[in-house]
Amino acid sequence: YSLIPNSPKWYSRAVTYRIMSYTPDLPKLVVDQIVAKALRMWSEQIPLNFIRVRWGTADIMIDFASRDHGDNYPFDGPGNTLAHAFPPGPGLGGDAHFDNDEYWTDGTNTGVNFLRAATHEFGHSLGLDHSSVPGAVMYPTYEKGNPKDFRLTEDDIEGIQKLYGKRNDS
Ligand SMILES: CC(C)C[C@H](CS(C)(=N)=N)C(=O)N[C@H]1Cc2cn(c3ccccc23)CCCCCCNC1=O
Ligand SMILES: [Ca+2]
Ligand SMILES: [Zn+2]
Ligand SMILES: [Zn+2]
Repeated sequence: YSLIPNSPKWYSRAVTYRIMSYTPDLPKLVVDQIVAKALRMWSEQIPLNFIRVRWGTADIMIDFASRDHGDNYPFDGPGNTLAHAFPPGPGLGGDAHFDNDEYWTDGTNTGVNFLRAATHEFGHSLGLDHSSVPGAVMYPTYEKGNPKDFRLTEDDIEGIQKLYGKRNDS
């Protein structure tokens, strides 16, 4: 695993998120459920909870967008870069953007698996950089893999706990 230089992290135990827009590829409810699951995969390992808000500004603002979408990182059409997310901090910090020119899927083996990509992006939103361990969620490239047995690897867990400590639900 690797942390982002000077290890930006969230200092509050409750981090808010808001889903600002959706993809036409999946039902809204499914997007809501996958976002919650991707966030829970990380929060299970650390003393930090995610709270969904429906309006106003959240720490993690989630958007589907294509091409130029108001930050200095325009998307590139189908394929290539699938999504990006900003390290913890104010404003854009923590925000996660998904390229609307991808075909976002859930559980099928076509298109881009949204759970896998979202879990990767939220790793960045929490302060993780890329891992050199093939198969790690934080590996730089998207691997199809079997959606059935998708989970954080030891490397991902080590990295996030290095940054936030272990969750000790006694
Ligand atoms: C891990 C993701 C969820 C998020 C990362 C982006 S980020 C910022 N969040 N780390 C991502 O999109 N990685 C590219 C990396 C990449 C692979 N190639 C590329 C060709 C051009 C541009 C980028 C790539 C080769 C061709 C395959 C293109 C489709 C798959 N794309 C990727 O794996
Ligand atoms: Ca793209
Ligand atoms: Zn963006
Ligand atoms: Zn990445």
